[in-house]
Amino acid sequence: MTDRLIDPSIPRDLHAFIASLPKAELHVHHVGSASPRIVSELAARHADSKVPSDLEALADYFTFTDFAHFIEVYLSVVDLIRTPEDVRLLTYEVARDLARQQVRYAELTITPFSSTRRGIDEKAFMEAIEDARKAAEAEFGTVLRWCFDIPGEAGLVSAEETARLATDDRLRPEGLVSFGLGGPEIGVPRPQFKPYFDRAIAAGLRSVPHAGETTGPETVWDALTHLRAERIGHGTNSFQDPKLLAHLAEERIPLEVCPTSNIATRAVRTLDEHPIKEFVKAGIVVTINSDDPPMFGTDLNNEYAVAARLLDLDERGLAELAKNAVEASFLDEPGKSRIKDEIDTYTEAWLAP
Ligand SMILES: Nc1ncnc2c1ncn2[C@@H]1O[C@H](CCC(=O)c2cccc(C(=O)O)c2)[C@@H](O)[C@H]1O
Ligand SMILES: [Zn+2]
Repeated sequence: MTDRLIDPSIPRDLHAFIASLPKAELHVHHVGSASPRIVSELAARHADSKVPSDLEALADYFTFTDFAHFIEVYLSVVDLIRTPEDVRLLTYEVARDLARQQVRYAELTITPFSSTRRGIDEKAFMEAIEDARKAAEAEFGTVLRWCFDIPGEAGLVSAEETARLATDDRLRPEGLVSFGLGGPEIGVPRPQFKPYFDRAIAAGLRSVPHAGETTGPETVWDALTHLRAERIGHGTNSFQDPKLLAHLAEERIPLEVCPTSNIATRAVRTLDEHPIKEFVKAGIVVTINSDDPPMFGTDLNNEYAVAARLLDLDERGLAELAKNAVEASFLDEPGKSRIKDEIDTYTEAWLAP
């Protein structure tokens, strides 16, 4: 973690505890994880792009006026990924960054439609991500799994294409575990995606749409009812509906909370106004995630530090939060037990006199 990310209001040794705490990351986007170094390398390679290659200019470029502006900038980075080798490099480097933060397991959200429609061959795309996944697991010990998401605003063509890529046995990558829906929510009603989620679920994939990030609790209800969501991406505005909070708690539907993202995209005004406390109070399973870390000037460790401050957590509280993510993941039971045991052993050793 860089000093820029050290929150002075929480003790330094808690930062150190977080940095070495074994973790799982459930909500992080593939392209949105491209580090400034990778973005600037790709921008320099593709000189026709409007993305700056200078690191300082990049920080400015990643300052967003609202969610629509964020998506516009995001798509300009998508435009930099043009070959299967770009895809492989990005995936492998993202795994390296996760491993450095002691992330043992990550479900990476990938939008294959954005790459195939830009002309990357679909088979070569799948091979690139799988090749990087296997290399990363062997070299860094970080296990990666994929969530393929529909970029909702790109319409039902993108839904059809994403469902096809996720369910065709000749293409579907081994690491694929779930099916999602991302992008803007305003003007993109969730129920229209039901047939595509039905197909994905029938093919054994788990349902993890974004909902309630930029629209209200009714979008979260839609995601639950029509898309049979098993976890909710963000779910931020659920706090406006006490019945929804009770339902999420009772059904043990985890929320993938990404605090800094919500500030960067202006979905929430300030961290102190973030509803994470309400979620915990309501008994909801809260998981902490980073979404598009370099674009939001954060990383998963910093998100845990933010959570420690907002929820007033000590080491044991942070360990419980880390175990929530493992439990809410789509890892098999032996895999979950292994990481949870590692978290417990690490925490007890840290706290031993
Ligand atoms: N916080 C977030 N909340 C929601 N989504 C987020 C977030 N962060 C990253 N995303 C990603 O942004 C993509 C959006 C892509 C999109 O809208 C679009 C529209 C039209 C054409 C094309 C194209 O490729 O041609 C793409 C989503 O699929 C998702 O994976
Ligand atoms: Zn997201």
